[in-house]
Amino acid sequence: MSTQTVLRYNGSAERHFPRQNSLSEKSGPQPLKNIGNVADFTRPQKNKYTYEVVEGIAKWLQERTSIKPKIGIICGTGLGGLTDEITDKEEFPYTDIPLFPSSTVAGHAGKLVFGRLEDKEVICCSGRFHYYEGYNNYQVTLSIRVMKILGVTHLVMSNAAGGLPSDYNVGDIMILKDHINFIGMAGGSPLRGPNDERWGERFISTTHIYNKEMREQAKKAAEECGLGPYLKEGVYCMVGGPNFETVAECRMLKLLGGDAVGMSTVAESLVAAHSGITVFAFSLITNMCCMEYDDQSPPNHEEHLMIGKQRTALIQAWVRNLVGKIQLNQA
Ligand SMILES: O=P(O)(O)O[C@@H]1C[C@H](O)[C@@H](CO)O1
Ligand SMILES: Nc1nc2[nH]cnc2c(=O)[nH]1
Repeated sequence: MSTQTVLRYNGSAERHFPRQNSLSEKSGPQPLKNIGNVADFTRPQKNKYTYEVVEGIAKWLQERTSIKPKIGIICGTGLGGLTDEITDKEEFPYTDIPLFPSSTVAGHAGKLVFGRLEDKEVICCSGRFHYYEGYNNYQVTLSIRVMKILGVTHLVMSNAAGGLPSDYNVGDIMILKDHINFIGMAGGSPLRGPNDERWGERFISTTHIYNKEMREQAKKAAEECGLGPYLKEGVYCMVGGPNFETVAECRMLKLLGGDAVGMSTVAESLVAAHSGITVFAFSLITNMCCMEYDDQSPPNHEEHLMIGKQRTALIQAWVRNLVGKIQLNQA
């Protein structure tokens, strides 16, 4: 008989999140009559995925691959081709992985790839999940927590973004030095809800969320790969999307200190940092934001995919070089 993990969601929230106070208890909140079996509104919302559920997904994967990744990579627009460079590949379409969301965005392949890059064991998300697709932040960041349980210590992420300062050009690469999390600041943090200490502590500092050592290694790698002239470092603004920004919004983001604006990455960074993963992220500047009303080149997704394709070889060489430089702790 197979010993492989069978992981199914039985549809019952009670199973994963047992109630502490039954509605039928005499003391405490009294039930409303005739409204059926509803959620317990007296308790805060719990994480959609418990630690045990994430462990189950990780175990399901571990039973099917011999790779033990220490480095996680999330391919946004422009980095999808990196999976071609991975050797000893074992691939899992998201649709095959229990409880995994599926990719709905053009240019996001929708598979987990295990293998070797620069002789290091890696796990690569070819395609990510975005808030604007309708996923909540727990779904958006599920892959990060799976990576954590699989043993990942370093994360490399990419995204497509619109450039805000006038000295940025389409095709530039911006290393994230910091971010402004518009969804998070308005209450939509992926760390919202009861905190399971097995992931990390309740209140985390984000002062150094994007690791300085990795940023320096990336700059060195960029010089070695010929990417130096296109390299910038700046502040990424995370907005909900899927619409691109109005002129007034672009002006506001620039005024607030933003250098690029996009629709991803920050939730993943926060969840990774929460659990002690070292984070590095960069943006491919696929368009310049429209700062004037007579601007005749508004952003569009097809153009972003095209810019991604044009830069793909250079970015892949750079990320490979960076992965080669990462110093892994020998556990
Ligand atoms: O996953 P990323 O951040 O690269 O995707 C960005 C945001 C939208 O999905 C799309 C806009 O063109 O690219
Ligand atoms: N929000 C946002 N996301 C992007 N992704 C690529 N370009 C852009 C942009 O201009 N704005």
